[in-house]
Amino acid sequence: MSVDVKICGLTDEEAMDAAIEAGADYLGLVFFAKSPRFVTPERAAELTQFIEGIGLVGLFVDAQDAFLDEVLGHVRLDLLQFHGSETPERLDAIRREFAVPVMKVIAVESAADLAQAEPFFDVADHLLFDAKPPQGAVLPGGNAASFDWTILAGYKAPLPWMLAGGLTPANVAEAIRISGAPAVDVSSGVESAPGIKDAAKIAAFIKAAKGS
Ligand SMILES: O=C(O)c1ccccc1NCC(=O)[C@H](O)[C@H](O)COP(=O)(O)O
Repeated sequence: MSVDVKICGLTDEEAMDAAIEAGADYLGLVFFAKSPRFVTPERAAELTQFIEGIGLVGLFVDAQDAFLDEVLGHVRLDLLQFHGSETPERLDAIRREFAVPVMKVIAVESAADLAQAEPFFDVADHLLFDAKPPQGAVLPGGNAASFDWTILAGYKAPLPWMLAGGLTPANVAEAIRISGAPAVDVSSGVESAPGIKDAAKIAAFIKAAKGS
């Protein structure tokens, strides 16, 4: 079965086109002001105006309702990704209020961290397992940090899940083989510099992931 691919942190039309042309299943936009990949709601509206038939994912970190409302007033999002310290109660409230599917990010360092996912089984539509941010990191994700993929081998969840963290065109096939991930997410590994996506790396990543 083909693995789904999300390309996250897109900031320009060229990279959006490259991801679509290469067969991405999801395009991710970062709505976190401290990120080098941040896009304003207005810019997100421009970037997505002609996009159809591909999942648009908005990434948020402990966002307030007013900001979610502002973003959703500008851009149609198919999935809201939460990369902060959102509780299951908060996710449930967001899903009810905005009626858009939600994905909770679980930060993983050891096998014990998988238990953090369980309280979200009933309130999230997707899970994303990402590496814990390195000490002193400014961002809670998008750090090119990976974790031991064997932790996820044989993992069963009652909802769809993705693997992220330090994936690259060179390691994604191995990461899928070891973890059994049905979907993968990448940002840094397809960039030439933070926030600058590289079309050739995007194509190579998607080819490697889908050919695995
Ligand atoms: O990308 C960011 O700048 C970012 C900021 C705040 C929270 C999360 C962020 N990125 C998350 C991702 O792009 C992915 O979901 C994932 O962490 C993979 O990142 P990477 O290791 O860079 O491939």
